[in-house]
Parts: sequence; C-alpha cells; structure tokens
Amino acid sequence: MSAHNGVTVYVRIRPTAQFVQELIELLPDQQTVVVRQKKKSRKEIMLNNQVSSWSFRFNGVLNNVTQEEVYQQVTHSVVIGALEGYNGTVMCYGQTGAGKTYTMTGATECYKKRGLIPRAIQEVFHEIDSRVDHTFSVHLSYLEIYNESLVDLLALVKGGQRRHCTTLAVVEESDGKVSIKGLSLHPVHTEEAALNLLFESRSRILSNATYVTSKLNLVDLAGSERLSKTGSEGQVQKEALYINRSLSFLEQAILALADQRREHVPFRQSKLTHALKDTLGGNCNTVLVANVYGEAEQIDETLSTLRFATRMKCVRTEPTVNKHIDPALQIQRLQKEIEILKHELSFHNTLADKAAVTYEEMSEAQLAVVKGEVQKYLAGTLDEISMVSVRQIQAVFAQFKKAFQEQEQRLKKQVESNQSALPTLDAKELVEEAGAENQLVAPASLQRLSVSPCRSKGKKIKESNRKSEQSSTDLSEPPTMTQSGTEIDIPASAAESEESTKDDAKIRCDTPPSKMEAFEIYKSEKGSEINRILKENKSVLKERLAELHKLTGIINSIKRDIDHTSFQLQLCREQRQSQGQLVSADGEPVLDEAEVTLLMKLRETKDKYRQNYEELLSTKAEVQYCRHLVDQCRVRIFTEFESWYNESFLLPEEEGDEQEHYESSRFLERQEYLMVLFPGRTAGDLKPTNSNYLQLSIKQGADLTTSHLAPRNIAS
Ligand SMILES: Nc1ncnc2c1ncn2[C@@H]1O[C@H](COP(=O)(O)OP(=O)(O)OP(=O)(O)O)[C@@H](O)[C@H]1O
Repeated sequence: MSAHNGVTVYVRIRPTAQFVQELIELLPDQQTVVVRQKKKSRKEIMLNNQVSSWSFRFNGVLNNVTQEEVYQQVTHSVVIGALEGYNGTVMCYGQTGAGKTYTMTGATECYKKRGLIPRAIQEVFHEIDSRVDHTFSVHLSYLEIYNESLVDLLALVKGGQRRHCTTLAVVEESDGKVSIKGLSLHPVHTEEAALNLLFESRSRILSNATYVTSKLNLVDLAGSERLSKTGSEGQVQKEALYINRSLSFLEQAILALADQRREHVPFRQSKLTHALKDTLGGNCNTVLVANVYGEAEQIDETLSTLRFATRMKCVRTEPTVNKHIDPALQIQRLQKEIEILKHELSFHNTLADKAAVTYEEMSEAQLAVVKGEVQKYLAGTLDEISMVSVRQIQAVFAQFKKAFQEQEQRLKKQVESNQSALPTLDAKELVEEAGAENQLVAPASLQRLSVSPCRSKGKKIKESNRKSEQSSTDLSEPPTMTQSGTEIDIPASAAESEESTKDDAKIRCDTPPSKMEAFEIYKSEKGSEINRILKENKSVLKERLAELHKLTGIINSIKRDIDHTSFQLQLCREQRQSQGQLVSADGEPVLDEAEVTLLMKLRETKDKYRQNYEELLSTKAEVQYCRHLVDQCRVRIFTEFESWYNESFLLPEEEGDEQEHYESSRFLERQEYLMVLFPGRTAGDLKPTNSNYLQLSIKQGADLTTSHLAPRNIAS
C-alpha cells in the first residue's frame, strides 16, 4: 500500500435488477467502465449518431461482490499500513442511496453484511494480538460534520446525553498536519465501531526508543447529487445546501490537487476539506470508493461520480511512516550499550594481558607524556610510539597536527618575508595575458621579476651578456654570455641543440637571465617545434569549443521546444482525462486532431534532440582529447625548458642562508610559471612543491610524441 503515490480508486455498483447494459459496460479487465450518454448539448464529436461514449479506468470495479471481498480489496492493506505507522483514509463518495453507508457500515442486522468499519476494527485488534513484539494503544474518535459545524459523537455528558461541542475546531500544527481540537479520544481495547481511529504502537522490547503513530480515517461522505435534484425545502433544503457546498469545495480541492501546476489548494474553504487535508495529497494511504447506481435514470449522476473519481486518481500522495524517537528511552538504550561495550573491552584486555589499560579521558599528566613522546619522535630520538588505546592514539594525532600547524606557520612567515622583497604580481593578470595571446608568452609584469644572483663557489664568471638584456620580443639574435671574458652563444636553433647543449653545460654565470627571458629565447629556438605544436593544438581546441558551444545552444532550444509541446500535450490530456476517454464505436480510444498533431511534433523534436545530443557527445569527447593534448604539450615544453635552462645556466652549489634565499626565490619564480603554463587553473591547484609537479610531468610527458599532438590525429 505504501508504495502507491496516488489515491487508489474503486467503483462499486449498487446491485439492481434493471442494470442498463447498453449504457454501462463493464469490461472484462474488471477495471474499466464505459458509459454511454444520449446526445445532449455537448459539442464533442458524436459517434453512433446520438451517443457519446466515455471510458474510465480505475484500480478496480466492484460489481456483485460480497462485503468481505470489498474489504479485502479496498481496506485490508490500508489497515496493515496503519499498524506500521502510515496514516490511512478510506472514504465513500456518490449520490444519495448509491451505497456509501452500506459499504462503510454495512447492514447492521446481518453479521455477514457488516461493512468496512467493523471489519477494519476487527482486523486491527486481530493484528495487535498476533504482533507479540509490540505494544499498541488504540484510541477512537467519532466526528460528524453537520451544516459546517463539527460534532463530537463520542463526547457524552452525564446522563448519557450528547454534548453539542462548540469548541471543536480544525487546527493545523506547525508541521502542516491537521487535527480536530477538542475532539475526544477514547482508549479502546476491544472491537468498537468508529469513524476515526488513532493508533500508537511501541515495541515491547524496552530498549527500543522508536515508536510509530498513525491515524486511520473511515469516512462516509454525504450524497453528491445536484441540489436541483433533491427537490427539498426548508431545513432539509438548508442541509442539502450545506452538503452540496462542502462537496463542491471538496471537488475544487481535488481539482487543484490533481493539477500539478496549482500551488494553492483551497482546503480551508469548508470544515470537510480542512479536516481531510492530510488525507488529500498528504502522507496518507488514501482509497476512494465511488458508489454508483446501475440504472438508466441515474446515468448523469453516475457519469458525474465517475468523473470525480477520475480526478481523484490524479491526486498525488506520499505515504510516509510517522516515526518518533523517545529521547529518554534513547539515552537509556545508549547508556546500556556503552556498559555492555565496556565489559566486552575489559574482557578482551584481560585475555590480551592488557588489564591495566584504562579508557577514561586522559589526564593532564598523561597528555604531557604523549606530547613529550611526539616531540622526541619528530626529533628522531624515539623510534616508535607504542599505541595502547584509542584515546591515546587520538592524543598522539592531535600533537602531530599541532606540530604540523606550527611548522606551517613558520614556513608561511618565511615565504612572506621573502616575497615582500619582490614586486607584486597579479596572477589573474598573468593568466589573462597568457590566454589572450593564445600562446606561451612572458607577460611584461613577469619580466620585472628579480632573480637572486647565483654565486660560483669556485672561479668567478663574469657576465657580459648583452643579448639577454634585450627585450623578450627581440629574439632574432640569440642571447650570448661570456665565460672568463669569452663570448659564448646560446644555440640559435633546435638543429644545433645537441652540440650546443654540451657547451651550454659549461656555462657559469653570476646573474643568469630571468626565467621568463630565457623562456622566450627557448620558445623561439630550441623549443620552437613543440611551441608550434602547442599553438596548433590550441587552435584546434578553440575550434572544437566553438562547435560545442553552438551545439549546446541548438540542444537547449530543442529542449525548450520539447517542454513547450509536452506542456500543451499535457493540457490536452488533462482535459480529456477529466472528461473520461472518448472512444469509437469499436471501443477504440479516439484522440482529437490537436493532440495527434502535438504527438507527432513531439516525436519529431525528440528525434532531432537525440541526433544533436549524439553529436554533442562526440564533440565533447574531442574537446576533452584536445585539452589533454594541450596540457601534455604544456607539461612537456615546461619540463624541457627546465632542463635546458639548468644545462645552459649551471647552478653553483650554495650554502647557508644565501642558498636558502636563492631556492626560495626560484621556487616563487616557478610558481609564477606554473600559473602561466596552466591558464585557467588556480594557483592552489599547483602545489608549491616541485616534487609534486615533477611527478606529473614525468608521467604525462613520458610517451609524448609529436605525432600524438598533430591536429590531423585529433580530427581522425
Ligand atoms: N451493495 C449493496 N448490496 C445490497 N444493498 C445495498 C448495496 N448498496 C446499497 N444497498 C442498499 O441501498 C440502500 C441505500 O444505501 P445507503 O444508505 O448505503 O446509501 P448512501 O449512499 O449511504 O445514501 P446517503 O447518501 O443517503 O447516506 C440501503 O438500503 C442499502 O442497504
């Protein structure tokens, strides 16, 4: 029952000798009723010249069935659900005399003909007796809504007279749940008839702190026929008017609930709809029995009842268990569990010969011992810290964390003081500039970077490099350097590279060119080929990205078309559903022209969507592949440049603070590089540890070949 997410609807036909078979047809599936109506003022397409046929499909059609069968089909699962914590409602709707009370209460004179209420109560107590693991308490209320006033039928005054309870009111709790304030609740232990039942179920196992509650409403609605048909006068007419109004409010609420687009449902318009708020569209298992006549004279009312029942079918419900936790019992249960676990632990410790270990919170003195051990371990004077309990392990980790944080703070301060000696650099500016140029360039701001001078331990090398001081755009002439006064050329082309690298390896300098300057040289000379490939791949990537963008636009516009057409189709269907399904003379469903056109349009648009979507997927794959190649190129160009730079401007060994300062500024410089090489990534992605970065480049660049990078490969 709880799996349903809509109201379950049955139709019950009152037995009659004058069943009008030519107007009411019951199909063998026992779910469908076809009603034929003689031509009236309706404008719909008429079939068989004079008759319209309407087909209605429900969860079941109950014709010539016993009260027991009705109970089993309609109410059994709702009662079982209520015992498991789901609210449930069963209600009967239909015109006067169609059999609502007979279905709900039954014929009082005959036990076999008793209705859903006595049977439900019987099953409740029967189930309670069989569920020995749980304790249940059952409370019962009996409410009548008469001329828009609420009457507590079980509120008795002394002397057995019923008190007219004016204080009753439908109230909404803060969680939106509805209850009747002032309605008496009667604890019951035996089978007693009632309209509303309240259950409380709690496990008999004391440690279980959860319990469920549920409400089971059994509702016999007033007759639904039109006021004009009752022909009543005076007090009777007043009553009929009220009944009619509250049922028409019920219809309005159902219409609003069945329409997924409506946000407001007018529950508060009448006491009936307000009291049934939880039942309609709430967390309740709801079943409606639509009671109808089988005679020809009542065919209009029958059609109207079936239409109401069809709308009811569209009302969504979300049955959920009303589960509660008793906090006091929950604490008791957890304390008990802790006790058991402590015993278990001490038992294990005794077996493992560790009986001395305690598991209470650590004292200040114990924490001080842990701190001392961690410090010795970090300093290398203690080989290992033996672990004895979870609390001690946590204390050790806490000490490690503290030590790490302190170290981190120290490093940060050190880097900050180094950085303050350098000009400020806007990382975003770098990324943008690099992107705008669509190639790897040395942004002007980077060229302001100072590089700390490297000092040779041995022979001093005099620097007289004119070219390296030139602007990075002037790369026609390779930069030169002197060694011991002799000018040495940096190789001008990749062809010369092998020979010249050997020479470069011998270069020593006091002040090598900044990395950005050197990088420009590298790109135009030794790295020109890989730089060219990188540029080509970037342009292919750009092209594919533009394609992807275009396709996304197309797909979004098709999706909007689909949504629009589906919406129109839904409107058509809802209109058709509320009227019943129009069927042909052969009993085949008939769709109107507009619906057929919309259906065909929807199919075409969906096909178009599918085609474009497939194209989008393959373009996405290409984009990803191109990105990968571009990344690989970047990694490779950087890695090769690094080794070229190190070979060309060999670094002398340094000692002490100067070396540290030098490493630190090199490190900063590299960070800036990473940001240029990976435009679009944040500096945080690029960990300031060379080892991390090198791992990456080795892995990704290891099998990189020029042919991998060629755009033609991508295209294929
Ligand atoms: N399925 C049935 N089998 C036998 N008798 C039925 C059945 N349904 C209804 N009846 C009989 O029809 C009569 C009217 O039924 P009932 O009182 O249940 O109608 P109702 O819909 O509750 O009417 P009201 O709106 O006035 O309350 C009763 O005598 C009842 O016993």
